[in-house]
Amino acid sequence: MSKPPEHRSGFASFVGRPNAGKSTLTNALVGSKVVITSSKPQTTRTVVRGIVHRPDAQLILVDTPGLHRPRTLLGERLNDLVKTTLAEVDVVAVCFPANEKVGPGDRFIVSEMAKIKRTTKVAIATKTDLATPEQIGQHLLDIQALGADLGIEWAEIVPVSAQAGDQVSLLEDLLVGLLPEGPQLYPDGELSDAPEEAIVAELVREAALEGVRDELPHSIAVVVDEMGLREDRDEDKPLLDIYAVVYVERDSQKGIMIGKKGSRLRKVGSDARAQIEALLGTPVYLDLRVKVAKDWQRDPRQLRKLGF
Ligand SMILES: Nc1nc2c(ncn2[C@@H]2O[C@H](COP(=O)(O)OP(=O)(O)OP(=O)(O)O)[C@@H](O)[C@H]2O)c(=O)[nH]1
Repeated sequence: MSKPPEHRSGFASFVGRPNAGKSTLTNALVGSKVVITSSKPQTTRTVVRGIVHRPDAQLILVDTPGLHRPRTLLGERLNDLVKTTLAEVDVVAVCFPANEKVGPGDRFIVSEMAKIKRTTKVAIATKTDLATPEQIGQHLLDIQALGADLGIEWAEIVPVSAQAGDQVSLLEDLLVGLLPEGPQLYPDGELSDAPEEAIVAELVREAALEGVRDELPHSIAVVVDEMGLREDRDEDKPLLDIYAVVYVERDSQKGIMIGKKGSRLRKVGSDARAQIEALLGTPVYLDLRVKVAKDWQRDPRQLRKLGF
């Protein structure tokens, strides 16, 4: 009797400084917009998992917030969350954008990685479409040197472009190869085990961040209070009711968020609604309010309320 083909399963996590391309890479691998990307740093706040299903493997991607030097209580919470996550996954992949030099931010992250002994470490040179072959070559050498300097031996160093789709499937094969043998951990077709409400909250947050000044992103949190299909509707005409609150820290920010005669909030609402409808495939009624939760980043009680 022949041995059944081996099946691998496990968890991988992308880390790297803000804007390194972690979310985009997760999306490229998973093939659906479950993780939120934005051109502004540090928008990835919740741990959202995307799942790559293959006949021979199941790769579960745990997306973590950018590891950074904490300045607030929220920062510390995030770093704790990141470290706990990283000690539990099978593979950590550190992303180094190829269009930027390896710098102090990368050094900090790699030195933190070096403390997590058990986990296999992979280095990824991201955004290779933005660099010349010479720059990429030098970048790979710099990554190698940084690892050697801080006592990390990279299991692989892989250049990819999530945007151009270059080397994404090679990366997938390499990550799968580093997973332990194991059974399928999630049912087929499940893209993410993040509750839909968390994904919806992230989509609203993404819309709310669009075009606001730099200091605001850290001060926005979104909570979905209620979400459910409206009753008494024909089965072929469903409507999903969503009641969500955008929390800001100060009255002045509330004003910015709402805009002149509510114009900005209306735009945020319609942008978010379009995204949610595209993702869930159901028409949506979105009720959006803005509330002030004073200094929520520094207040443990508020942080708990907002799900951190
Ligand atoms: N040209 C190019 N741009 C990319 C690529 N990957 C990501 N980007 C862009 O880089 C920016 C940041 O990408 P994200 O995927 O949000 O980065 P992130 O590391 O998840 O960022 P944080 O959530 O802030 O930690 C976005 O504007 C992306 O469109 C790539 O392969 N090529």
